[in-house]
Amino acid sequence: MITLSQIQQQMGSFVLDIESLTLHNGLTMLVGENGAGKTTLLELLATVSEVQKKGEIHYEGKSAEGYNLLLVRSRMGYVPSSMELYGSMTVYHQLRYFGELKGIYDDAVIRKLLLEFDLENYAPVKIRKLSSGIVRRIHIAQAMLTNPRFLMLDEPMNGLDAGFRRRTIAYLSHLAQHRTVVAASHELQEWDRSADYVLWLDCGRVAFYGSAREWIQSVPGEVYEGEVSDKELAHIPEASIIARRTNSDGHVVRLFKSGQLNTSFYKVTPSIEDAYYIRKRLQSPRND
Ligand SMILES: Nc1ncnc2c1ncn2[C@@H]1O[C@H](COP(=O)(O)OP(=O)(O)OP(=O)(O)O)[C@@H](O)[C@H]1O
Repeated sequence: MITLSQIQQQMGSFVLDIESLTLHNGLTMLVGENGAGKTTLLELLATVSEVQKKGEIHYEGKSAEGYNLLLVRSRMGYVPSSMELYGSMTVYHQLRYFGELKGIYDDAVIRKLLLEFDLENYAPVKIRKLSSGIVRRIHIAQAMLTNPRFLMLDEPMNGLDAGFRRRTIAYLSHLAQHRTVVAASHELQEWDRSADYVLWLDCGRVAFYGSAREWIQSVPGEVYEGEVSDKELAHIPEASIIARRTNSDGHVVRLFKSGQLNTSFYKVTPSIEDAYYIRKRLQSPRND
């Protein structure tokens, strides 16, 4: 559990403004549009940047000040949106090197991570020869070296292929049973059924924090899906369409509405992404 109070983090003209927030153990999806403050928050939580003014962050009751800062950092895993690795090192040596910087000298830890992140075959390969997806796996693996109690991830899925994305989400979801895990992502669909909590940052403020179930249930209106012709599609207000794809028979449309629909639409369970989309639409002037 991590608690934040009186955070007023100024970055140029931007301010991350959080009066009070308690992040529970579990997997929290951090959502918000570009520039909403997700990275600013993750860097603060990961102790990469210092808390400004009179703001405070407590990690399981302990503030990250003085000697405690070392303690918090030893229990913190951080995956930034990008990070430099050493091109001339092999995957094994890179992880070993990161481990040694963090005081981990046990080879079994490195071997376990190579296994967990499907990197064994790459262990003797130099970093400069790797694809961006494999490099991303190393970014995530290095954050796990200390078996951290707190894990902050900034767009962890960037560059990962579909199979490994699924596997990583399952891995994080499992880890989060006894840890505070916060992951920022713009790809909301794939976290459905794995996220325990949703934290929505809007222009530097917390617009929502609660369970994923609450996030979905508290959305006004319902979500429907159905197949329509070109003509029918033309009569559906653009602002209510969440997603559409065209097939040989017409268009499969996903939309939100507060009342019954006349056509052959059927009600579906909203996803985390639907709920985000609806909230954004309801606060946008385009919703008329
Ligand atoms: N070092 C800095 N100096 C000045 N402004 C900054 C600095 N770092 C961040 N900002 C500003 O703070 C705001 C929030 O940025 P942040 O990177 O936290 O957003 P984000 O939600 O992570 O965005 P994205 O989804 O694009 O990654 C932006 O307006 C950004 O320009």
